[in-house]
Amino acid sequence: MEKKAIHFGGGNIGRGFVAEFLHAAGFEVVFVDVMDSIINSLQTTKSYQVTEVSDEGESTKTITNYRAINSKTHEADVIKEISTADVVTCAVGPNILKFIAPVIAKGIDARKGPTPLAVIACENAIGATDTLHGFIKENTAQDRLESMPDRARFANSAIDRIVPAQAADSGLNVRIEKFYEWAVESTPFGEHGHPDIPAIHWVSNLEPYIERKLFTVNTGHATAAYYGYNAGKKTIAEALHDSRIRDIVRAVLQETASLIVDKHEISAAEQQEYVETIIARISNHYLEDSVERVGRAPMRKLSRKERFIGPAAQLAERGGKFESLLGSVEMALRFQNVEGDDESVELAKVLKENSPADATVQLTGLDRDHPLFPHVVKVVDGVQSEAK
Ligand SMILES: NC(=O)C1=CN([C@@H]2O[C@H](COP(=O)(O)OP(=O)(O)OC[C@H]3O[C@@H](n4cnc5c(N)ncnc54)[C@H](O)[C@@H]3O)[C@@H](O)[C@H]2O)C=CC1
Ligand SMILES: O=P(O)(O)OC[C@H]1O[C@](O)(CO)[C@@H](O)[C@@H]1O
Repeated sequence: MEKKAIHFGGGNIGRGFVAEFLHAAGFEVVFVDVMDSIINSLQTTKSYQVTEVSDEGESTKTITNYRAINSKTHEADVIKEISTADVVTCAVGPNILKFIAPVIAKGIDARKGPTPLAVIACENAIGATDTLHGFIKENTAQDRLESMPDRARFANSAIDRIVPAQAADSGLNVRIEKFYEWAVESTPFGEHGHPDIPAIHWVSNLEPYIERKLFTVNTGHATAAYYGYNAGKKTIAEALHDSRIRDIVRAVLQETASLIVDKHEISAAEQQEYVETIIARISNHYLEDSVERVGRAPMRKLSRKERFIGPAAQLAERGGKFESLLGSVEMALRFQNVEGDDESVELAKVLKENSPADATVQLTGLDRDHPLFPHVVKVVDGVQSEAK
């Protein structure tokens, strides 16, 4: 019986990362999305290309053996597919997980086979699969919760690959960086064993991987984006070719490195090598990655467990240095009213309508007695004063 994976989110990461590696592992991929244009294209196009880009040049792979279902109009079909699938993955955005949970819950509830479904959320967020699992439990009958592990197991993941916004005439094809990392927890599968997906690095403890990735790759990437945006740069590469911004990115990643080295068994030398790799990756001209894409959704990126407040709060609790991270927060606070970015409009509203302390609580989720709180209030106050 052919292995089948249901993937929610036929976007850049869905088509260009997750589906590429599920296809390579011999899975039939069933895309689920709510965007008619993507579903229609996937249903009428029997293959698409993934072009991997690096300093060594380009290589192209052809993806086939996939189908697509619009979960807005064909929910029953999605439920049926999940009830007989081996794997469910998603790359929809952390704030969308609550919307895909109900249909996944119904699909899991309808399963009868001996092997539980493997559920792996592929999002830029710590514990994204746990978050999805929570929403799925909320959409499951009380008397079915205890037996749910017989029908599904949930594994957190850390995915890292840069997929910029694609050129308008790309169709389904995706231009993506060659580098990738995909670490997934192996422990939740227990006696059943994890699915056979060669691209995945299976680990028993994911925390070091996801914190290192989020607080190095995403923190550095978003710092470059926000400083670049405020300096009028168009792309991340352009921002990093400005030595002032590059030095700032390095200073921020020195702060997060001190936390990562202190917290996880990662040596300072190993972390420095990882930092150099990231700076080289995001300086890559080939990707044409815009500052607006990488800075998108500033409210999410300023939130409590995310790429700035997450490490800065831990550093403040440990008596560590976090001044450079505060600079990134300041630049993110200035990412207001950006065309097409609803959260940047909401950010401007929160800053306009609240006191510095109330805005800080709303935006960062910090407790008022947290050691980082007064430092962020000062930054928020400074940004608010500029607008007056
Ligand atoms: N683009 C990148 O370089 C990377 C992105 N990520 C993460 O992957 C996730 C997706 O990112 P992208 O692919 O860049 O975004 P994207 O916007 O290209 O794709 C998201 C897809 O989810 C779909 N979607 C929205 N609501 C849905 C729903 N209710 N049901 C099914 N599908 C729905 C959208 O229609 C879209 O096709 C995000 O969490 C992002 O942080 C992680 C690593 C790298
Ligand atoms: O996808 P998010 O969480 O908006 O973050 C933006 C960018 O961060 C990265 O995951 C890595 O920095 C990008 O590839 C991603 O698109």
